[in-house]
Amino acid sequence: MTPSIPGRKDPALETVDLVKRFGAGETAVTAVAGVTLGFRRGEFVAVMGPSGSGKSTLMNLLAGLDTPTSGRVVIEGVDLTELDDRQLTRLRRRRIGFIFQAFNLLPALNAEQNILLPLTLAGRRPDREFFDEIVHSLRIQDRLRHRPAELSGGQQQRVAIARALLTRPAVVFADEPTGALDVSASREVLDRLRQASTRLEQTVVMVTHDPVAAAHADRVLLLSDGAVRGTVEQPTAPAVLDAMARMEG
Ligand SMILES: Nc1ncnc2c1ncn2[C@@H]1O[C@H](COP(=O)(O)OP(=O)(O)OP(=O)(O)O)[C@@H](O)[C@H]1O
Repeated sequence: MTPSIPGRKDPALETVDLVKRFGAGETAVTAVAGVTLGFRRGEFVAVMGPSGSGKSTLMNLLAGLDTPTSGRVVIEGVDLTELDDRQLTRLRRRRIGFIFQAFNLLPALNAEQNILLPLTLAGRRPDREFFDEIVHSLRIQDRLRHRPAELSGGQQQRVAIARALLTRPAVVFADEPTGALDVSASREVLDRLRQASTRLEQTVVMVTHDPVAAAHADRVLLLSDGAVRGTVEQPTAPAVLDAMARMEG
């Protein structure tokens, strides 16, 4: 049965009473403490919260990189907890894109090879037209033969974004994607994530510590002690700061 979250139409991603505990006995830590959420297709959601509040753990569970202690993660109607490792890897390659703060590009491959890698691994042929559209919109068409070490931080991040978008994933997870970038490179990355959600109807889930970055999202979730303690709809940076201050106070 596919669970359905009231008030959320056409969910790309849902969680039902998601719990993740690490360790046992006295040293046990509940990193995610019963989270039920729905993410619409094409929605751009920022996840914020103090250090240790469970943001990375939640992302890892949503992306099928870690298994929950209990509860469910459902992507496009498929319950990840019911898949075996092979099915999960296949779903991750086909339906999920990842963008990390540290870019995670392979140093021996050039930009184009890095971008194509997930498709190559999945044994799929790239759609050259879509490839051209993405690299042009990210303005890296002149950098495709360069290796990561020959690119600026902003260019490397744009290569990582192209790689994440080329498989046309249903959901893109971005973990502090602007953490290592200056203001103008950050802006470009955030604009591109916004386009992915608006134009390509991809759901974007972004962890960030930056209220300005979070203000690019449709919705901000505020996490504390592994639970969602607040939500800011149509956020502005001051509204996010205010909500964070209220949560901490
Ligand atoms: N593999 C693990 N084993 C044991 N405890 C863990 C593990 N991973 C995370 N934790 C604990 O779970 C809690 C949530 O950690 P998590 O990394 O999800 O927080 P976070 O909000 O992403 O923090 P930060 O902003 O510092 O990256 C913390 O108390 C952390 O110590």
